[in-house]
Amino acid sequence: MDNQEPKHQRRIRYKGTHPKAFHEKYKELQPEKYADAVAKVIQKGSTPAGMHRSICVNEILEILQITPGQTGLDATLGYGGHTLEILKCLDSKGHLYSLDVDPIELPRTRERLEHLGYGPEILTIKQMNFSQIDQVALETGPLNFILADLGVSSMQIDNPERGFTYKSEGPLDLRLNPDRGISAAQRLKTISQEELQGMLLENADEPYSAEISRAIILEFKKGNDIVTTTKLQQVITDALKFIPQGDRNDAIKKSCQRCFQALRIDVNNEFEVLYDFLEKLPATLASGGRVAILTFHSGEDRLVKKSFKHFYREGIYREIAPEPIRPSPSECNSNSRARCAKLRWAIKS
Ligand SMILES: C[S@@+](CC[C@H](N)C(=O)[O-])C[C@H]1O[C@@H](n2cnc3c(N)ncnc32)[C@H](O)[C@@H]1O
Repeated sequence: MDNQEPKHQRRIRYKGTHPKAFHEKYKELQPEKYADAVAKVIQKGSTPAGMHRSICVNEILEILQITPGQTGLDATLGYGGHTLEILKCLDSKGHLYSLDVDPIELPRTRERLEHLGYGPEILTIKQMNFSQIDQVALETGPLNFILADLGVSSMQIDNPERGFTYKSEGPLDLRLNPDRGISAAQRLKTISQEELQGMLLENADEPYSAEISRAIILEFKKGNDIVTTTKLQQVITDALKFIPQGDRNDAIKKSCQRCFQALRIDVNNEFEVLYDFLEKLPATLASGGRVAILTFHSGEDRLVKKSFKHFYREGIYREIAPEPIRPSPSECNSNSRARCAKLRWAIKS
């Protein structure tokens, strides 16, 4: 008889059906491999993880009236959706320059576009802030068209490591370029209650700016840090406990969205860079050149509207959008991120 105990076998580590890491989580992150999964997600009105669905594509192309041989700029490359449509209009003639500040997504988009056959002979991609459009224009010469699709891409929002959303645990960063400036967590550490309240009001019209800024500063006074997205969400949730129960959850969700937006605008100096861009725009456009700008909140839209009106009155723009164009109801239904978009345009004299 063999008395020997069976040799202990090490259990094979089982990953489980619920992958933990973002990159393991969604089939959509490999769109080539899981085309059906991607199509299903889009059909449900959502954006597949790791992708961005471009907004108002037809409306933008109608405004820009791109013809082969022209030179233009996509100031916000993102996933490259608009860039790709513009390249199709150029039909291998002319040149497109595309910018983005994001050092993480930009190489991925460049590779994707190169795979589709758009290399440096037709497309120049630069990691640059669009506030430096005057420097880009030194290389491009007068531009026939310019597009800016402001804000963040779905890939940036969906990646918890970037900290753009309270919906998933991650570092409270919110920088479009994490190599520059300070994170939202560092910013909160040094800000006064008064300044924070002003930031929440100015950048996001937050109705509970007083309560939330008081709660955040109190948290630091207690010796606690706020370095993750979920910790900030918790502080906001606790600060709004006084709201009657029936309305509370919805109010908390909206305040979280607005507070994250306010912080993002602040750490990326979004109003300042947009102002610089708008000021430098006319000088970079050729005569008859067209610009289209897609905004996602009232603060951005106000700046664009004011600048277009100002240069129109000065005779620098010969025509501007009388009213902002909104995405069609069917686009809003199929892509919830389109709902708050406003599109304005101008044509240089
Ligand atoms: C809404 S996404 C653009 C999506 C793109 N139009 C598409 O179709 O895929 C906005 C992009 O602009 C970039 N961005 C935001 N502010 C910028 C700035 N000041 N300079 C350059 N890029 C900026 C963001 O990093 C993000 O990738």
